[in-house]
Amino acid sequence: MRLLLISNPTAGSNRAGLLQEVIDPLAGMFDEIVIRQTTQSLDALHFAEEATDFDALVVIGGDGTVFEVINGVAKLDKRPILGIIPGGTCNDFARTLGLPMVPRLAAEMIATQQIVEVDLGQVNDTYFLNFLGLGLVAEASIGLDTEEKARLGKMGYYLSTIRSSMEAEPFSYELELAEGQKMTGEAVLILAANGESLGGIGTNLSEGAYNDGKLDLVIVDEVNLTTIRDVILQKIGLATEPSFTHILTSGFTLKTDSPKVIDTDGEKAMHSPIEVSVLPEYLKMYSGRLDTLV
Ligand SMILES: Nc1ncnc2c1ncn2[C@@H]1O[C@H](COP(=O)(O)OP(=O)(O)OP(=O)(O)O)[C@@H](O)[C@H]1O
Repeated sequence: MRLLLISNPTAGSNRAGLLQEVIDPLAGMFDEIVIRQTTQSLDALHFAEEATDFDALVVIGGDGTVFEVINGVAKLDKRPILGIIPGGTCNDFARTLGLPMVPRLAAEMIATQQIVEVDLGQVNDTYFLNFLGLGLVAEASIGLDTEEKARLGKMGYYLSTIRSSMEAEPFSYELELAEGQKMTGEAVLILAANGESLGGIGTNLSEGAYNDGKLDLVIVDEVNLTTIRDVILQKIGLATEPSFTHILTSGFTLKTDSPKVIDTDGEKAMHSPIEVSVLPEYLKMYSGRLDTLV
């Protein structure tokens, strides 16, 4: 078995010595390990595009590096099995996969070779693993400067979300689901989630969301105390009829009154209108979830 290890040395919690710590557990499982360190943005994307001769690809980095890797790998006919060693601030998809947040322990888990099939989201010609969002989500991370992110970590996202919530401007949308339903209205946030964690916290959307062939589409028309109460009640399993709309869908087209920034896994490179679909069980990934252990 050949392993390509891609490491972003500038990601949040990456540090000297970490590479050696994670290689030790992986060395027992693979005959050959090739290490490639990123030196700039998009290196991970290009390394992943060239990974066709590898059986596995493990990425050490945060959600931004993982996003580049899945966009590189998605276009390959023969895709390596993917593993994530959490090296960022939120590490959302590593959480969905039940991987330990301690890099050495995540490497040990990957070395047990527990594999799950994972859906991949596609929007226009870009892929996303965790979520796609517009409105509040995109604005929350735009409102966060690098210094705040470094200093406050996850807390920075929450502060920024609160800041943006208070200024949330509703926008008009037209949605057409793959299942045929059409919806129009005003929203402050539209989110399509594949993973089960957002900004480092569990969303409590449908169980097994990452391989059900569907996205959890959430539409929030306004942020008020009722919405916040319902999010909390949902989280502790008490909400029945939340004040936001939650639909399972295998894809949709979305138009807005004016072009809105689209956030894919934390990266903002496109605007609405968009066409979104799900590639069911498209990627094989190393998992640490108890429900997938044999
Ligand atoms: N050597 C490098 N120098 C500067 N930037 C890099 C380098 N390698 C990768 N990058 C860029 O750094 C960005 C941020 O990396 P990443 O998201 O992995 O870490 P993070 O920001 O700490 O984590 P998170 O996204 O979970 O907050 C990536 O989008 C990538 O393009």
